Amino acid sequence: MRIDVVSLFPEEVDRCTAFGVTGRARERGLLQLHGWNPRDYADGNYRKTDDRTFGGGPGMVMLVEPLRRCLAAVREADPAPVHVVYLSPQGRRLDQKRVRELAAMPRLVLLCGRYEGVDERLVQAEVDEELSIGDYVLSGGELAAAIVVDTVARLQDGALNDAGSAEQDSFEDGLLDCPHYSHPVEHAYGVVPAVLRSGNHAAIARWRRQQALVRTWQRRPDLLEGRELSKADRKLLQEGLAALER
Ligand SMILES: Nc1nonc1C(=O)NCc1ccc(Cl)cc1
Repeated sequence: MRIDVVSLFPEEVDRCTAFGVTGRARERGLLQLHGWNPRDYADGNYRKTDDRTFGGGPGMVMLVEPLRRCLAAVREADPAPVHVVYLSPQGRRLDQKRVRELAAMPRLVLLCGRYEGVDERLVQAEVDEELSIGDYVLSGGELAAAIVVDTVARLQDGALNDAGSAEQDSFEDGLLDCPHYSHPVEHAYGVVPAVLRSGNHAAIARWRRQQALVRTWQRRPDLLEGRELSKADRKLLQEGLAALER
C-alpha cells in the first residue's frame, strides 16, 4: 500500500510511524510512505502557502493553489488511483471498520491542514473523504494522519506475526479487548486467573469472550447499541454480570 502525506511538516508523520510494527511494515515494503510539502509548490520568495481569511476574523487559511499543484504532483507520482482523505474535526469519526476499508485500498493521500483551515474550494474539488480522529482540536492534521498510517499499516499482510493477527481479530468484532496477563502467576498486585493457565482452550476462549462482553457493557455500552448479540453472547454477558454481583 502506498500512502502520500501532504503537509507543511511531512517529517512529523514520518517520525511518528518509523518505529515498531509500523516501522517494520515500512522497512518490509508492506507500506510505502511519501511526504510532500505544499511549500515546494508555492510562488514568490516567501513561498506563501497561507493567507488571511476572507470575511475577517483571526487566523490564516491554507491557499488553494499550492495545494492543487502539490496534489497534481502526488497523483502523477504513481498510476494507482488515489483516495484523498482530509484530516479535520469536521470529518466523519474514524473507527476500525473504516480503517479496514482504508487498509484495503492501493493508495491513500492524507491531506494535513494547519492554521484555521484549508480553502473550501480545494476541499470540494480534491477531497474524497474528511475524517476525524476525535472531537478535539489538534494544531494540525499530522498527528491524525500518523494515526491513520499506524492503523492501516498494522493491517497489511505480514505486518503482524500470526499471534498478533489472531489478537487483533478478537478486537475487530466491535467489542473492547479482554484483559491480558503474563508472568509472574502470583504478584502483590494479584494472581493470574486460573482459567488462563488451565490449558483448556475452549474455556479460555469463553472466558476471554465473556470478559470482552462485560467490559464493553460496562465501559462502552454505545458499542452494543443497535447490535443483535447472539444467544450465546447474551448468556455469557448475563453470567458475567451476575458474577460481578456475587
Ligand atoms: N480532531 C482531528 N481529527 O482529525 N484532524 C483533527 C484535527 O484536530 N486537526 C487539526 C487541524 C485540521 C485542519 C486544519 Cl486546516 C488545522 C488543524
